[in-house]
Amino acid sequence: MTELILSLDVLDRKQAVSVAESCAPFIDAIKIGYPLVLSTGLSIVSDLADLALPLIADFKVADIPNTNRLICEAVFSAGFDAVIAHGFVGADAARTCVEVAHRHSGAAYIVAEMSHPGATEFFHGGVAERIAELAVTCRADGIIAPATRPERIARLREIVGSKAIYSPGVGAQGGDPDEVARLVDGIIVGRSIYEAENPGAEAERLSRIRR
Ligand SMILES: O=C1C[C@H](C(=O)O)N([C@@H]2O[C@H](COP(=O)(O)O)[C@@H](O)[C@H]2O)C(=O)N1
Repeated sequence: MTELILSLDVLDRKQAVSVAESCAPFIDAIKIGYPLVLSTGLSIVSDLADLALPLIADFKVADIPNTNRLICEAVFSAGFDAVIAHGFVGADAARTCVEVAHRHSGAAYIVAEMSHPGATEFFHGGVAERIAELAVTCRADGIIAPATRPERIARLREIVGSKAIYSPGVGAQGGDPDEVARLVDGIIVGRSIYEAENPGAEAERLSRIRR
């Protein structure tokens, strides 16, 4: 079953809780990034705890190993279940995120290729493939790959095999959920849900798109 991950990129605590509560029956996890955390602080984790949904810290961790370690320790101590880190920083730094995640019985996902137009400037030409290979050697739990480029997902799947592929870029960025859902383990959806007139209804509609 293709998971549906809500990307809760709102700036208001009450709105975040309201959207999350309305979507909860239809989603498999919530991804929380800098927009919400910088607005509410890490206490948003406690605000969402009653939903009993996995919380993914999308902090694009991309520093030296020791700093990555400190960030990931704070992430899992705050109650997150998973972290998203960059792989372009090299195996030592990426592996640190994986090791901390696994020490906390959590997961670490490595960004192999991004979904926005500018990503082609640096993630193509074999770079994303190298990052996907790095994710495998670092024992990451999966990768992030662009819903805006299904052909790239297929190529990265050849490298990561059965590891999870979670894919952002559906809806607002132009990715087609029907096309992508059969290629990946989960689609990550933000604006199409939280900007909808009825976020819960949109989440329910998207949840019916399962491979
Ligand atoms: O390549 C990537 C990496 C990154 C991620 O998921 O790691 N995201 C995030 O996924 C969400 C898509 O939101 P919306 O476009 O549905 O509103 C946002 O939180 C983005 O920051 C991407 O969009 N593309």
